[in-house]
Amino acid sequence: MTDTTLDTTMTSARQTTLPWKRLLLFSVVLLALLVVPIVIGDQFIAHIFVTIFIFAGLSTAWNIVGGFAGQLSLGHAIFYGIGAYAGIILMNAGITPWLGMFVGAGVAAVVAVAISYPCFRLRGPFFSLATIAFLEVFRVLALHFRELTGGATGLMIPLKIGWEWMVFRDRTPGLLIAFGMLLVTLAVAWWIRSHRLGFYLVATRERESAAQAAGVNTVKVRLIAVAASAALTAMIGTFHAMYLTFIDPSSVFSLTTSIQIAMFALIGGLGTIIGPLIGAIFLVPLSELARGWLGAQALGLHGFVYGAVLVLVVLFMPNGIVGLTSRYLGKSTNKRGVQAESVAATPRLPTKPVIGNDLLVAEHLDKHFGGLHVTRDVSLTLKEGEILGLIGPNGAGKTTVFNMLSGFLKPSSGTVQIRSVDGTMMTPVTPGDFAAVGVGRTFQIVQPFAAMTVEENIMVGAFHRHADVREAREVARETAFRMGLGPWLDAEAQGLTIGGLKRLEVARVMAMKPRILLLDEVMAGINQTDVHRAIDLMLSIRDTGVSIIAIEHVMQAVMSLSDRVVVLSSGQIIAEGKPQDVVRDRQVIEAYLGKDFVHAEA
Ligand SMILES: Nc1ncnc2c1ncn2[C@@H]1O[C@H](COP(=O)(O)OP(=O)(O)OP(=O)(O)O)[C@@H](O)[C@H]1O
Repeated sequence: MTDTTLDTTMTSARQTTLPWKRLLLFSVVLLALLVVPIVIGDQFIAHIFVTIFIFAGLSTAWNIVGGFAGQLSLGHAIFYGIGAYAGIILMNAGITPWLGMFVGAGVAAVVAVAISYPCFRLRGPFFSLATIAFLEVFRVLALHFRELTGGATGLMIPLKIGWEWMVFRDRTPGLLIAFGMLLVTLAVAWWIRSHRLGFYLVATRERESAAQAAGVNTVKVRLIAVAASAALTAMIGTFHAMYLTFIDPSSVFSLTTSIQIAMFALIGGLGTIIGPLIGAIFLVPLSELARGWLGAQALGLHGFVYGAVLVLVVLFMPNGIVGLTSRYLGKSTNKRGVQAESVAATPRLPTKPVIGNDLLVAEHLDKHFGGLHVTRDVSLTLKEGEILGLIGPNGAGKTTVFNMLSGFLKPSSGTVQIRSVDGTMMTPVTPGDFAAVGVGRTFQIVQPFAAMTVEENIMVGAFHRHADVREAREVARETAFRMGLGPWLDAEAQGLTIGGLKRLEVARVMAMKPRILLLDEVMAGINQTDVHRAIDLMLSIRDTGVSIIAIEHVMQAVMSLSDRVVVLSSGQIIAEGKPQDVVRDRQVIEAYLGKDFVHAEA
């Protein structure tokens, strides 16, 4: 067995055994959470456990948007409120809450998509503020539509007891329902995180543009996440209303509830499956006990103690309880300063592919940024089987051209056409359209998904052609070994050196199996030996039928790689041709070295 196969086998073994052990432990903890209150049989203890299950469920649902997708919503009480009102309003109309909860879930999902779509354009605190504003709108609406919601007086559930109405005298059935809802929410969150959607959400959170370049429709995946999260939140909201027996606008559409939901995930471990549950197990009893013990001592003292504990946790456990325990148990896979292996020497095919038809045709590309005219009338073509070098001094407009060739910038005028597999010329618009017709790109400033492992980073690219996780993992591993990243499959991307990160960029895009590869200075910052190997790698990629446009400052690479070179200067093409002709061109020398040098030479 070679070292490489050994390493792959060991990694697979690690990945198949560890989750089962964790799953078993997790199941035991969950079962204990259900059994303990039933065995104790005390009403107050049962109430605390019901509250833990409800808030753990709400926080797990929130975490799909706030943790996986990184959209810190403080408006989740909207969906909780919709579920609560839907349950009671329909119950008053004689409809069981078991049905009402699905109606609430549907309404919440539609509302979530409608309000999130405009809000996703906002970043960081602006997004959170917008969600708070919507929450306030819903509170005011609930106060206004009195006939439906009871206005400020609120709504009381009708006195109907039994499983059909989700209302019980004893706490045990409520405990079972709340536990069941928590299990469903955990299962949905786990399913999302371990499938393509979850990878796409985390990639979108980490680097939206890199995710788009990998063919991810970042708006669509976040809308799916928010709809799922809102539906689950509403369903729990319905049950909670039945449990509390009374709701009013300020108690359900409440910022405090929204903050609490988010807080459990933040304290437990943002973006992890079990973090929100751990946060709720830790904080719900603390809050209830502080209220019980300290509430009578002095007004607001329990709130102060609760707040102080939160501040301490945030200060000393920035990655939550899950992050802290992983650190102490030494489970962190982050290997900082990881020096990736050299790119494996790549066997070349004996024959070079023949240069074929035009594959990419860009015509008259102009780009203005306000008054700045960055590119003027740039027209270029890339043929099948060709490597085209795009060179020019700093600030010439090369990256701007790349952005237009991959949908990241819309040209002020001019067109970009790509020949599809069936031979028709397509005019893609968005980065997703370009990825769909087979254009893959890297970025000059590397854009790794920092919190993901090397393997997961490459899997995001592989998902473009393989929706199945196992297939995508296989493609990612194969690509990683080819790029010399095999030993670091489990390392977090943020631990790689600059050379490793550059390779990771190429590996991610290669896993997409592109037909056209746009490489933006992939050799910058790597050593001489690796430059040779990278040149070989690119030639071998080209030999497999991928056409390449490479922006490069390393002239040795430009000369030995390129079939043709296009030279940009001040946004215009000043020369085009074979590399050896272009480097002798007087205009090109002048653009790089200045008029004085050319005159002195003459
Ligand atoms: N979004 C933007 N807004 C305003 N100006 C921009 C923007 N993007 C690029 N520019 C300007 O356009 C010009 C060309 O930039 P570009 O990055 O395309 O050049 P480049 O040839 O890739 O340079 P380098 O080799 O240094 O990467 C620069 O003057 C840059 O400041």
